[in-house]
Amino acid sequence: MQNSSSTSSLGPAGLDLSQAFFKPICNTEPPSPTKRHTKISIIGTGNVGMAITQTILTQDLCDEIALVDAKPDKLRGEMLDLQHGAAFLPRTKIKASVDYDVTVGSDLCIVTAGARQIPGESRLNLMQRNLSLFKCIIPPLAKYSPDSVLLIVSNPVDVLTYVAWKLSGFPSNRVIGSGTNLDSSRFRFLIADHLDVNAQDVQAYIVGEHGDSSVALWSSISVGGVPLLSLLERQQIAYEKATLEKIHREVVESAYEVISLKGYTSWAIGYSAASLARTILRDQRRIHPVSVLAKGFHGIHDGDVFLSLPAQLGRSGVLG
Ligand SMILES: NC(=O)C1=CN([C@@H]2O[C@H](COP(=O)(O)OP(=O)(O)OC[C@H]3O[C@@H](n4cnc5c(N)ncnc54)[C@H](O)[C@@H]3O)[C@@H](O)[C@H]2O)C=CC1
Ligand SMILES: CC(=O)C(=O)O
Repeated sequence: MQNSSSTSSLGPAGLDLSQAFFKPICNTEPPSPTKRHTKISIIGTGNVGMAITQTILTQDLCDEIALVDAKPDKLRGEMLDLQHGAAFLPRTKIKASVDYDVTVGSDLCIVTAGARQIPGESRLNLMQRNLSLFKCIIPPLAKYSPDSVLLIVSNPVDVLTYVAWKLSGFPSNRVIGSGTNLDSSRFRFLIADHLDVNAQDVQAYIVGEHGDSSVALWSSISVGGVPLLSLLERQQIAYEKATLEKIHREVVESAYEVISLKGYTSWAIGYSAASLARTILRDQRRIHPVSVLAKGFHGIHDGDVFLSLPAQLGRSGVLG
């Protein structure tokens, strides 16, 4: 017997379409009316910007992505190439423009624009070139998305995160550098590879500068919850400490090696930045080693600097 609610499912030929294959039969919960539209803007559609965009798209982290670059043809080409994959992707709308109004209302702005190192060149050498670009990039981002979180990736990332903080006028909790999230991932991979375990079971942090003077927190290393150093000390495996130091040197040299081999680094920073986007937009409150304001730092230069420390992140950036 037909009940009243399924009467409207009868097709023109009297077929009961309520039984047809396209009727949703599971997971029928309607979308929550309070679910926010989430938008990420990515500035710079070079190797790094596109690796981040691609990872964000495949991980379904937002409803809309706005791309900005100074080269209109390259920008439109990248946008079209991604849009043509829409049938295989969850749902994200992709827009692109050389004008910053396309970024309006972003929740997260990721800045990857700028010069990159040539083989053997230090990140710090990029400072002057990228500082002048930031003066054109950060003010319009802050204007169009005054409530967003800024995630800086361009190098030298710690100094440019400080610059972005000053140029944006944002509170420091909403200005973050990708910092040593990438170095820590390299560290975890190399330790895992050495011990032949899964990198996800290795907890380890690199802090300080994303670059040549980074610091390995030896005491933070644990594998499957077992603190590695105390285990080595108990077993008096001194040579392992030398191995760990060698691993840290490899971390520092990683970018130089990849750049000398393929010209740039892209995939690992793509995963690294997407992991930060996920934590921030989904308010996951996870702890990442990222470049944050270290107020009143006492070092070679006393004062406010940005450097990487383990920080808890969520919807409002660095959680207090
Ligand atoms: N923090 C980290 O862990 C990492 C940082 N990087 C840094 O990311 C930056 C980008 O590297 P790649 O993508 O390999 O370089 P790339 O040369 O492939 O791309 C840079 C893009 O920036 C665009 N651009 C230049 N000026 C611009 C402006 N005023 N406005 C908008 N777009 C502009 C260029 O047109 C180009 O498409 C470099 O500074 C690099 O050192 C790279 C890897 C890891
Ligand atoms: C280029 C760079 O900063 C990196 O791959 O670590």
